[in-house]
Amino acid sequence: MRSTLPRDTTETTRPLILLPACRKSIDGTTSFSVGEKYIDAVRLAGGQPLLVPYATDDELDALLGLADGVLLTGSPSNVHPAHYGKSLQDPPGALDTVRDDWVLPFIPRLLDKGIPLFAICRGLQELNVALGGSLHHAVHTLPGKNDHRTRDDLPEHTKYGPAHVVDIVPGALLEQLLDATQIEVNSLHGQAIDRLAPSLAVEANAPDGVIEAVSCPGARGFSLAVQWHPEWRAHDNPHSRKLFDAFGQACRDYQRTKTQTGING
Ligand SMILES: N[C@@H](CCC(=O)NCCCC(=O)O)C(=O)O
Repeated sequence: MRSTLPRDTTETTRPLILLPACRKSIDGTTSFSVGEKYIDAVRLAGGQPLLVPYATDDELDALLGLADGVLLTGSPSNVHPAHYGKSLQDPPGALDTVRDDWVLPFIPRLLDKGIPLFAICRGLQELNVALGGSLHHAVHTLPGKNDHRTRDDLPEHTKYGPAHVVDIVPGALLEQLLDATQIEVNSLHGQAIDRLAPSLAVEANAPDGVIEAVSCPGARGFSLAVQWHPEWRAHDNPHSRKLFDAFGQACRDYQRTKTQTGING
């Protein structure tokens, strides 16, 4: 559902929130795209979305100077296992090595600057790999683990509907944001965190032990990553609204600090 933007001309400039795009073939043409639900959720958070197709190493500084926040979206593509010391499995699944190659080095740099980060699904997996962790290639094949995937042939409202609960770690950031210790979430992922990156903290787990949310307590700014999809109809989900409200406020705070102290780049 498109959010309607206030047209108040006195509105202050919205914080600029970068969304790295996915490289995929659309009608036979190689394209870079971001799902509309992520863009709508950034607007719901009060941000100005800025889609980034990809960036070369020498462009990262300029992007870091522009960003008041970064949203790492989900994607059907998997992070290439070479980034965490594993080999491609059979079947390898979809890959997006262009996104891997610039987002993985971008993540530690944006965290170092204190730029707020909200990561979703593949975005959580990128965060874990970027900071030295690893992934399970196919969680549903592991003993004692459930199948966290969904079926592509299902209607969208079913695919993104409630799939399982997550237990929230008492006292962690997520519990403070949601004031809840257990919530229902959707689930559209075949991979999951295996080795947790040393600088990440678990925020929530699924009943089968799969890590469903993490944060980076040592980061200077807001950092939260979730394996589920809060951007799906975020406007109608009170838990999702709290997450995007918190992310949006962190981005406004960063924007104001950047303006006041002249931080740029
Ligand atoms: N490929 C990874 C990540 C899965 C993921 O991000 N799913 C969402 C795709 C569609 C959307 O953006 O809503 C895995 O399988 O674990």
